[in-house]
Amino acid sequence: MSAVAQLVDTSASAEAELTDGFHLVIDALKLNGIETIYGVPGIPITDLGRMCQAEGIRVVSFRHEQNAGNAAAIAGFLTKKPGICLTVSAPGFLNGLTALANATTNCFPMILISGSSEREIVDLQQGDYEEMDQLAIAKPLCKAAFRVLHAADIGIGVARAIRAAVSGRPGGVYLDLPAKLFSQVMDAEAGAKSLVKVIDAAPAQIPAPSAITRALDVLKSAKRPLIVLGKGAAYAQADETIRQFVETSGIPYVPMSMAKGLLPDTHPLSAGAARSTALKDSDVVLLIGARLNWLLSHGKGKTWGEPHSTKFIQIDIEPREMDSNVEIVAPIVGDIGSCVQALLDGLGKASWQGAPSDWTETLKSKKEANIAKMATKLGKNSTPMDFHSALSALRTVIKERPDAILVNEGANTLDLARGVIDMYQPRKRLDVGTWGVMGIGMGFAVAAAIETGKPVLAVEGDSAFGFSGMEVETICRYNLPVCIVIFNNNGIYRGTDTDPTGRDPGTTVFVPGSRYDKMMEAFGGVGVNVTTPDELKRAVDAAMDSGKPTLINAEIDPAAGSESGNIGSLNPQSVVKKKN
Ligand SMILES: CC(C)(COP(=O)(O)OP(=O)(O)OC[C@H]1O[C@@H](n2cnc3c(N)ncnc32)[C@H](O)[C@@H]1OP(=O)(O)O)[C@@H](O)C(=O)NCCC(=O)NCCSC(=O)C(=O)O
Repeated sequence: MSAVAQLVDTSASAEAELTDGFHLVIDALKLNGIETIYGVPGIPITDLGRMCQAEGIRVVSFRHEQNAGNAAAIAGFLTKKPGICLTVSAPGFLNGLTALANATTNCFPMILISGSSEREIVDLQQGDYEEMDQLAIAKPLCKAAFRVLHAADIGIGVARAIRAAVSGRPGGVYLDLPAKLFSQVMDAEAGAKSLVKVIDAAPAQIPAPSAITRALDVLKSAKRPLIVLGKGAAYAQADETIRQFVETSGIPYVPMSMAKGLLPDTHPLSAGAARSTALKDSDVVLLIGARLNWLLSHGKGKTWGEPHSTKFIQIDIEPREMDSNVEIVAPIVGDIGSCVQALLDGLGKASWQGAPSDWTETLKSKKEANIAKMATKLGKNSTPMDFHSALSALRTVIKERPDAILVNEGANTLDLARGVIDMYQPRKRLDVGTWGVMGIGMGFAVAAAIETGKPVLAVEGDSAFGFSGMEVETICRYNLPVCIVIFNNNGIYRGTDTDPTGRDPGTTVFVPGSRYDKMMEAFGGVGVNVTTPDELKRAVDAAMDSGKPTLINAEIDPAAGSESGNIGSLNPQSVVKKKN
């Protein structure tokens, strides 16, 4: 159904078919296959949301823009289409901006559409309602930013935003729509003609044959080759090509957190459980959609076994990624599917012998030793629960339900879940990503349920949950199959810190014995409090079977947990002792 408005043009005394900014925005989004919008209603976009809904676009209204933005961002990751977040001006826009910046950092395609105040007043700084130069503020925090001033340009504006979000390296895009634009009227036929359907928004980028030959030559020279799969590889949806390349080459691989499950973590070539050894001792590393940022120790130092030098081959769609931290001896610029396919085609021609068996055996025995060590911790069944005993229950849940989506954030809750919970399918693990940001939980959970229709298990530290916790109301309102498990140890890292002066609670502790499950009950969802791994497993199974919104408060020993999980070394500590 067309969103053309039937209005009467009194000046022409004849009835003319007209459209306006509202309808043109909706038509432009629909023309480009946008089916869902995440947002928070308010001035000046309240009617836009209502009208989108009336026109068949699903509009998911949140309680805070940051969560709506995170939902849009992860929708982009899961679907390769830009996730749309709709916010009001100034404060709403700023609330959404954190998610936009995070999406850009993580290379998730997303468009933040914000209403804004009148240009004439903003530019003269005359104090309009929610006055702010949003375009200027958004620009440095996203991949591209556009403002549309005339209804006739809405089609082009939306098209530019879509193409910018998904082409090349994906990222966040800001689209500024001033309030006045929505009520601008134009001839409906001319309006329809002004719309643009984006053709081939993310075209394949084929790598140069010479880059493939160079990379294969380097790989052939390797004695201890390794593949690192990043979330870019998961985003690419080239799952079968990547699996074939790994298996044909016989090269062990380490998945980054959100690449877990691209091949099952139980795959014989997975070296995830021998991560340190694999990174330290490898001599040639093929990075597929993984950047040499802090999560990979910038490609240097002890992690990479310096002084021995590692040779890096890197596949990335962004040429400037190459040599960003260390020399890349064989850069392959292109989209991941095309690049890995070209490497796979080249393997046969390169008379590939497979990875040397002494290397694969070394990793295998290290992996087996680590798995055995972990099995001891998982089997402890301690009371009160520690992280491992609680996670062992959730590990079984995902093993039994491999198509469920795992959302995960926290410090210890994140770090330990990453190792303990094996993933079996691509794009099933969604977490804090490149920034290690807290607050993605409920936004990711909502979008994962909506975009995939699969059950979602959100494993949350009690602190992490607090950043988006109000969205349990959203989860109940839309009746989503989301089961939230809160690892409640009464604080950030742990719940035992104190104020040395005795005046206040310690800076990292929360109300002891909080019952987060009661929050869920307040909105009609199911709330459960559990104290043992068996109770936890039963409660999660019941939630997954029923599909009812559920929050399980899992009581964890307040003394369990360590500072900053396993990235505590990044936390500066004062060396100055204060004299009394
Ligand atoms: C930087 C990292 C990529 C690297 O961590 P590492 O500790 O080196 O690796 P992993 O966590 O993958 O693995 C830890 C160890 O477990 C082993 N391992 C992994 N999987 C398994 C299984 N299945 N079985 C047995 N052992 C396993 C792995 O080989 C390592 O052992 P060895 O091989 O023997 O070493 C990761 O820590 C990470 O993604 N961190 C992000 C953290 C984050 O963003 N936190 C939020 C911050 S906010 C916050 O908390 C704050 O502000 O404070």
